[in-house]
Amino acid sequence: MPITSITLRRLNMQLKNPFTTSFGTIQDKDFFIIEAADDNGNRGFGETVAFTSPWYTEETVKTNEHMIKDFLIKLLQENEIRHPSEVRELFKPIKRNNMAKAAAEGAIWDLYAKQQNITLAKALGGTKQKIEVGISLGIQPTVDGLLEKIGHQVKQGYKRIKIKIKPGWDYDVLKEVRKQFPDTPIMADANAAYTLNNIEQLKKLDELDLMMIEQPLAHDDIVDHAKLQAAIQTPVCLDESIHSAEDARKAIELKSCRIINVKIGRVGGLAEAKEIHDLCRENGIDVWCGGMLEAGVGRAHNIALTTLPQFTLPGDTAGSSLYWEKDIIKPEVTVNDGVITVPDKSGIGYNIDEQALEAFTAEQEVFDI
Ligand SMILES: O=C(O)CCC(=O)c1ccccc1C(=O)O
Ligand SMILES: [Mg+2]
Repeated sequence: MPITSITLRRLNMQLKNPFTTSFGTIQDKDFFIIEAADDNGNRGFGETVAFTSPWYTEETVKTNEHMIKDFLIKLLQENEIRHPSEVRELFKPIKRNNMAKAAAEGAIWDLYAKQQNITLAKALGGTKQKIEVGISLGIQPTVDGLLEKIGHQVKQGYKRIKIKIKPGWDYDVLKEVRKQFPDTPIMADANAAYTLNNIEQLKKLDELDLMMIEQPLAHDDIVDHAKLQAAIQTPVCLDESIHSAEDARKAIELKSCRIINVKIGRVGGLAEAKEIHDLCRENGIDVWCGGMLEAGVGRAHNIALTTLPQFTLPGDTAGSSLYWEKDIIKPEVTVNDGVITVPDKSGIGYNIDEQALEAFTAEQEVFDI
C-alpha cells in the first residue's frame, strides 16, 4: 500500500474535569497524532495514549516520541507494507513500547481503509452498527459528589458505571452507591491497588452484585489473580496485566479472569487487539473496549474495534464532551441513551477538525517515507 509521508504532531489538551485514579490525578493530556499520507490525498490518523508519567504502564509521552522517531518511522522508511496487518510483524524487533506501536499502526489502518474506501470497522471485520458504552468515574472528593455524578450519567443513559476504587475508597463507597442505585450495572476498577493480603476486603465486594472488578492486583500479575478469582464470585477483569494475545492465552488457561478489557494502545495495535478478541471468543471470555481519556482520533479507533462481535459488554468510550471542551474530530463522538451509532464514512469515520488540530498542536515534524 502506498505511504509517502508521516507527520508527527504533539498536542496538548486540557481535560474538562481532573481524573483521579489510585495512582494520582490527570488534568491535561500531552500526546501525539500520527498522520500517514499517500499521494492521492488520503490521510490516516493514529493517537498515542501514554501519559506524562509511567503510572499505568512503563510508557510515557517521551518514550513514545523516542520510539516513533528513532525506530518505528525508520522501519516504515526501510520496508514496504502490503496490508496494515503486516505492521505488527515489522515492529516485532522493538520490544514492548506498545502504545508507540499502536499509534503508528493505527494511522496505517486508517489510511488503508480510506484507500479502499471502506470503514475501519469493516477493514477489521466488525459488523455492529451500534455500540453500547458506559462511563468511568474517577475517585471523587466526597461520596455525595460521586452519587450526584452517577445520578447524572445514569439519566444520560450510560449502560454501566465504572467507579475507581483504592484501599479506603472501596466497600463503604460502593455499598452507598448500590443502595442509591439498586438496579444500575456497576463495576469497580482498582488499577492494581490491592494484594492478596486484602482478600477478605475483596471478598466482601461479592455482596454488592458488581458486574466485575477490574485489575484488583498487581499490574504484572496473572497468578494471584487466579487465586483471587477462585475465592470470589465477582468476575475479575484484567486490564494492566494483558499486553498481548499470548498474555491473554495464559490468563485464560490459569483462569485469572472471566473478562478482558482490551485497549489498543496497551496491546500494541489493532491486529493484536483483534487476535485477543478472537481468542476470547473461542474461550467464552467477554471483552470490552477500555479507554485512556482519548481525544477524537483514539476514540474513533476504539469505536471501530468495538464493532467486533465479542465486545459483549459496554466499553469506556464515552462521548467527547465528557472529556473535552472541543475535540479534534468533526462531528464529535456523541452518545444517545448509552449508544454510539458507528459512522459509515471511510476509515475512522470522523473528519479531523483541522482548526482544532492546529490550535492544540505544540510541535510538528514531517518524515518522507
Ligand atoms: O474514560 C476513559 O477513557 C477510561 C478511564 C479509565 O478508567 C482509565 C483512564 C486512564 C488510565 C487508565 C484507565 C483504566 O481503565 O484503568
Ligand atoms: Mg482499568
